[in-house]
Amino acid sequence: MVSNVYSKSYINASVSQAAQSDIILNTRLIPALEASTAPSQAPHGINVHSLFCAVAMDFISAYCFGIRHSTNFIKDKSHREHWLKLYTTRKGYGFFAQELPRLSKAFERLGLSLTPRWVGAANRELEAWCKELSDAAIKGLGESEPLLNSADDPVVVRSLLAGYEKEKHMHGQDSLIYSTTILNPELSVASEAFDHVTAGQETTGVTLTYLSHHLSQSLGLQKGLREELLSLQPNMVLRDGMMAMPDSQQLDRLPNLHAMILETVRRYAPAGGPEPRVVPFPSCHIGPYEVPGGTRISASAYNVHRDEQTFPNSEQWDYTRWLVDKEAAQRQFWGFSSGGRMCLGSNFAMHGS
Ligand code: HEM
Repeated sequence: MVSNVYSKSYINASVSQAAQSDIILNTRLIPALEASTAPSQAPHGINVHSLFCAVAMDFISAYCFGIRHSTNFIKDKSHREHWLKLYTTRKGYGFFAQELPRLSKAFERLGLSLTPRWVGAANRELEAWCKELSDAAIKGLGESEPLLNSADDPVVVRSLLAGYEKEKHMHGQDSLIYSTTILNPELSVASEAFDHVTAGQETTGVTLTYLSHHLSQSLGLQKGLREELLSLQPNMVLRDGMMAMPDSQQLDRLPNLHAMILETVRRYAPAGGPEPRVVPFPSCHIGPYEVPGGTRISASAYNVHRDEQTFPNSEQWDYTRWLVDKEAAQRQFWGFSSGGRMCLGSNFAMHGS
């Protein structure tokens, strides 16, 4: 229903996405990076992991809700840190809700919880936060005033609502999503958007952190990447502290930049698995094995990316492996998974990175 707005062609052509990037990069990230070089920052520098998670969240939430109703985690550090704390509190406690949902619900009905109470409290606070942003975006769309700025367009929310309307019109009460989504559009939009912001912020933040670590270790890498970026028209040189937004299609074609991001996702696999799937009936073949239908199987991108035959010296971060003879590597690259459950935001992640 929403995959269209995450396609590469849509993102590259989106005026709203370009306007949002302009605001986020020019009025938030560049000033934050410049401020980090001030003598008062020495010797601590900045926590780039936290900053890059903020960058990812600002980009994704702006695309979902429009810039007006999105986060400003780059600047609002205390809100960002509070959010990240809630997010990390839940880590390691997903087992019961994900693997034994019925048992978890049964315990809930008895007033008991299989996970610590603070995990539930963090989930409720994060969900309420996302519902608030989502409701504000929906309300804004309902107002008759034209958008002040294309950056205010809540691209994902608008697309979801249009999809629900289309489904209602086509199938009415016979729709499979009638009793859930169509009767509760606001809650459904918030729930879907919650998936996007939580799935995208840490994965993208981790990728940018490792990538900047490798760049920080090598002046040669920085020089090569800089030369490539300077070949863009318009290029990304700062003029009076601002840069012109590069052409998305040209950016997409830069070989070194592309290779460095792919290699970072390969080497560190920010969503490393396991990625469970259920074998369809009656059975399927995986390599030499026939696996019966209904069996739950899983694989991990982290391990798939360590196949020495396809990725020699797999522990080594070497972006040049994506510049030559890359066909086998591309076939085995699984950083965004594959099939029906593959990453919805893979193009957005590549573009944002
Ligand atoms: C470098 C960054 C990213 C990486 C490595 C990554 C990786 C992945 C992987 C491996 C999955 C599949 C999980 C599974 O099969 O169980 C996934 C799912 C997903 N990703 Fe990403 N992701 C990234 C960024 C993003 C961004 C920026 C967004 C949103 C804008 C996003 C939205 C989603 C969603 C909604 C799903 C769930 C899809 C579904 O289950 O139908 N991801 N991601």
